[in-house]
Amino acid sequence: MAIWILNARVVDDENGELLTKHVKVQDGNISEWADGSAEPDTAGCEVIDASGKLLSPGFIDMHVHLREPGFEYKETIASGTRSAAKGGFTTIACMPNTRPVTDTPETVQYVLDKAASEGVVRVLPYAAITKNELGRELTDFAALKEAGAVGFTDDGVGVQSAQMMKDAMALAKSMEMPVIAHCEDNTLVEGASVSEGAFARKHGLKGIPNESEAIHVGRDILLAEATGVHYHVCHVSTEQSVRLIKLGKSVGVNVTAEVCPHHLVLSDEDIPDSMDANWKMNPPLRTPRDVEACIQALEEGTIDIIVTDHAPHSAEEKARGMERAPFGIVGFETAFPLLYTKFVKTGRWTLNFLLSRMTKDPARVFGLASGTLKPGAPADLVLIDLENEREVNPETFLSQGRNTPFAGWKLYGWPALTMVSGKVVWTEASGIQ
Ligand SMILES: NC(=O)N[C@@H](CC(=O)O)C(=O)O
Ligand SMILES: [Zn+2]
Ligand SMILES: [Zn+2]
Repeated sequence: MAIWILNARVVDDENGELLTKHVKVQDGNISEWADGSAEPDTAGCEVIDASGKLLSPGFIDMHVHLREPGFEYKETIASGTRSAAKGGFTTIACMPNTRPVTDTPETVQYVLDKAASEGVVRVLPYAAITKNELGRELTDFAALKEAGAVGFTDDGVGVQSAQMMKDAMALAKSMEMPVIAHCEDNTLVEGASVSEGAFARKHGLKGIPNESEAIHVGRDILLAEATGVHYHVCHVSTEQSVRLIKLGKSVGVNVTAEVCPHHLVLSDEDIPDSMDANWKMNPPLRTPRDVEACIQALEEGTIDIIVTDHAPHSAEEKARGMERAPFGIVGFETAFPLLYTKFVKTGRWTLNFLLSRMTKDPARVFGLASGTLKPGAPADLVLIDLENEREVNPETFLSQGRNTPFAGWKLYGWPALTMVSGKVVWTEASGIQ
């Protein structure tokens, strides 16, 4: 049955104004738009009243951890995609640092099959660059692409050997696939859990220096120039990385980059003295100067897109303290409210800017058909309540992970309904459909 979504608020592409519109969804796609003043014929159609709600293309998150197979105690494809839907995400690309590592066509197929049978949003699997992410031997790129992998990455660890990375890039280029890099030089970070900065000094902790990230960014941009591959930098967190990406872009290297909400709203100076490991993630929270550099890089287009790096861990793991707990925080269910409240409500960004960086920009960078609500596009969309303030309560997360530093934050911009391919998958009123 066709669906009419009536009286939605949409951002005008040209001047950024909010307009009232009706939109028809048919056969899983956007079929027709009507002005708010019109009265569309809804006979025989299902009707969704979107009065007062913002309508956006569903968010696209090109960096997430769903933990399945192997770490189902942290998250599953079922729980992770439900959490994504609640956060307004309709397409998510999952990292291969599972157990086994997603380094064979069989494991890619396993993820795709699970996503089809138990997932509620679109799942795009990445495959590993090296077998078991050990950095020693390349995986079978052709077979992994054939199985449905959308890119190659050893996220969780940096590829330490420049020759290995160059070989990976040359091979990926030959099949027009992107290489997505977690940038980290192990020799500079051993045993460190937080950034080099005020917090590390105060607590006498070894710090992770900015160069550990930026050295890989610089190296890889040179290798991307030599090989011509599409090279995408994961979770940029330093001023130095920003500088190098800007330089790479300026000389025509095919480099793109992503940044996470936590690296835009938190610095190491915000970490509580309690040493709560919900503030521990990789890359770590950096200095306020790095935070500002990342914000400006996103604003000027040096950084292309926003991703969550949703990285759930169990409560027991996160209770081990700052030095022993694993790196990572969950992200789906706070991403949009955080950025809307901190950057749009404060007047620094337009709503259009934020939505673009979470929808049409990731679609452009990774060549996806979604990220737009033009007629003919998949009906992947989210309705958002911009009016009501609510507190972040990890107990209500659909993710199995509760590891967030944002508990208790009062935010605006909460999703109310998420639709994937014309099907309502989650609503604020009734939960998962
Ligand atoms: N970001 C993190 O802090 N952790 C990620 C790994 C990663 O993204 O590098 C994880 O898998 O837990
Ligand atoms: Zn990473
Ligand atoms: Zn990650």
